[in-house]
This record gives sequence, C-alpha cells and structure tokens, in this order.
Amino acid sequence: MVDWLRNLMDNYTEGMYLPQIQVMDVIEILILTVFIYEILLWIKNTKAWMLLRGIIMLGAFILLAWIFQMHTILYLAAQSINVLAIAAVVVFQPELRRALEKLGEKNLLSSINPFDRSRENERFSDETADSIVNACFDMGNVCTGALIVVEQVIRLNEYEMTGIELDCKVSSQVLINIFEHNTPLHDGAVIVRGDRITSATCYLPLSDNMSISKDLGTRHRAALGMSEVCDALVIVVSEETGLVSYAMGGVLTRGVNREELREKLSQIQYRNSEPKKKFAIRKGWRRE
Ligand SMILES: Nc1ncnc2c1ncn2[C@@H]1O[C@H](COP(=O)(O)OP(=O)(O)OP(=O)(O)O)[C@@H](O)[C@H]1O
Repeated sequence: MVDWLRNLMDNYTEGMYLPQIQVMDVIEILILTVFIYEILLWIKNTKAWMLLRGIIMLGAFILLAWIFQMHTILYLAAQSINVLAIAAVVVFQPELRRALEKLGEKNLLSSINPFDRSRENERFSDETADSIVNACFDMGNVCTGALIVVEQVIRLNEYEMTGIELDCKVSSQVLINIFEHNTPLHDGAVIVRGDRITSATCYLPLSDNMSISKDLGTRHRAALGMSEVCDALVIVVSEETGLVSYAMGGVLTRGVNREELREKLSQIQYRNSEPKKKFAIRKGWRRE
C-alpha cells in the first residue's frame, strides 16, 4: 500500500520542481501571512476598501480589454498606472499615516503580557477615570454641554494646537469649571493625556457620516468625527438632554449610564488592553 502510494506520488510529481522547505521558509510564510492579514484588515476598516473594489473592477475591465485585444485601452492603462498609484497614496495619506503611527507606537513587550497591570503600564489612574465620570454626570444633571477627548496611543498634538494650552491634573471640579456656560474655556473640547488636561477649547474634525441622527448637532458630530480619525475615547455631554454618550472607533454609543462609562474607561486604562472591537447592544443603548 505504502509502495503503491509512493509510486503514485512519484508518477505525478515526476519532472516537477519541489523545493526543500526549511524552518526559515515556514517562519517567512507565517510572517507574510500575518502581514497580509493585517493589510486586509486595514483595507476593510478604512476607505481603502472602496479603493480595492475599484481596483478589482478596473482589473476586470483591463483583463477584458486584453482578451479582446483592445490595444488603445491597454496602452492607456499602461500609461496611467503610475499616476494612479501616486493618486492612491495622496488620497489615502491620512489612513496610511494612521496605520504607520499605530505600528510605530505598538508596545510589543507589554502587548505580549495582557495581565500586566503595573503602574507604568497605566494610561491614567482610577482617580482620573472616576473624576471624568463624576464630572460628566454632574454636568449632565444640570444640562451643561461638554466634550472630553481621552487620548490613547495616537498623539493628539495637532488637535491640541487648535485650543488653549493647559497643564493641570484632571479633577471633576476642574472639568465642570471648564465647561461652565459663559466662561472663556467652555467652547470646544478638552484633551486629556494620562492624568492631565493638556488643552481646552480644541476644535475637532466633524464626521461626514450620513447615517448620524438628524437630532444630533455639531458637538456629537465632532465627537464621532474625532473617533474616526484616531483611537481616542471621546465623551460628550448633551446640553439639550443632559445625556452622556461616547464615541470610539467611529461608533457613537448614546445615553450611557455611570457604570457603562466607567467600564469603557477601564477598557482603555491599561496600555496593553486592546480596545474591545464589539460593543454590546444593551437595553436602552442606541448605536449610530
Ligand atoms: N468641531 C467642533 N469641535 C469642538 N467642539 C465643537 C465642534 N463643533 C461644535 N462644538 C461644540 O458644540 C457646541 C455646539 O453644540 P450643538 O448644540 O451644535 O451640538 P449638539 O450635538 O446638538 O449638542 P447638544 O446636545 O449639547 O446641544 C459648540 O458650542 C461647541 O462647544
């Protein structure tokens, strides 16, 4: 039986080039698999997905042109390929930059150990998280609007520069004071890095998401827009309804309670805790 199988294999593989597979080849294949998987994930989660679909359509069209020997179309396609490659880099510059920033700031050592909850690994303290939660719900109770950006891995320097520089410890009293009506710092967003407020009155990019509810104004649109361009957690307190919501990863979760907001802050409190991709759809939650 074994001989028969060996003969069969020999017959079929005769004349075929079968390279010797070394350990290094297997490692190389694994690295490339992870690399291609990450690129595909990135493409799926950004506007590049549309680009990929466009490229596939264009490829199919060129294939048809090649089958039917349409020389002019083939000539034009060959001439414009370089221009299209440069155009793609220009159009997707923000996404490419973000992907490289993420890669550069990944802390490989700490991400290997998901249970590392040491102080050095802490992004902000429990006290800061509690202060943010208390401030948001105290402001919500009296319908004071607020917009708080909690920085994660991606540095928010360019948004800080749009506001007034501060350097003060996060406390609920300071946050409430900043967003108090008719005070010089109440407009715009504050940025929190670690345990400190670094800037107030910051201008955030507005989302162009068409599906966002029409009863939401620019404060919520700015929260969503900011969460689309970086990995920060953006908390909004509505001046109109007093509801507290948060946006992260381009998803706005409206009307959360104290425990839900605290839980969200806990998820990002440690540097090695990856933000959860799935948000639970719980009773009373609305996802935009
Ligand atoms: N791009 C932005 N960046 C930062 N803050 C912004 C931005 N756009 C609006 N805001 C803030 O939102 C306020 C306007 O809120 P608006 O009433 O339009 O929003 P809303 O989503 O309806 O919120 P609310 O429920 O609090 O009324 C502005 O006064 C300003 O403080």
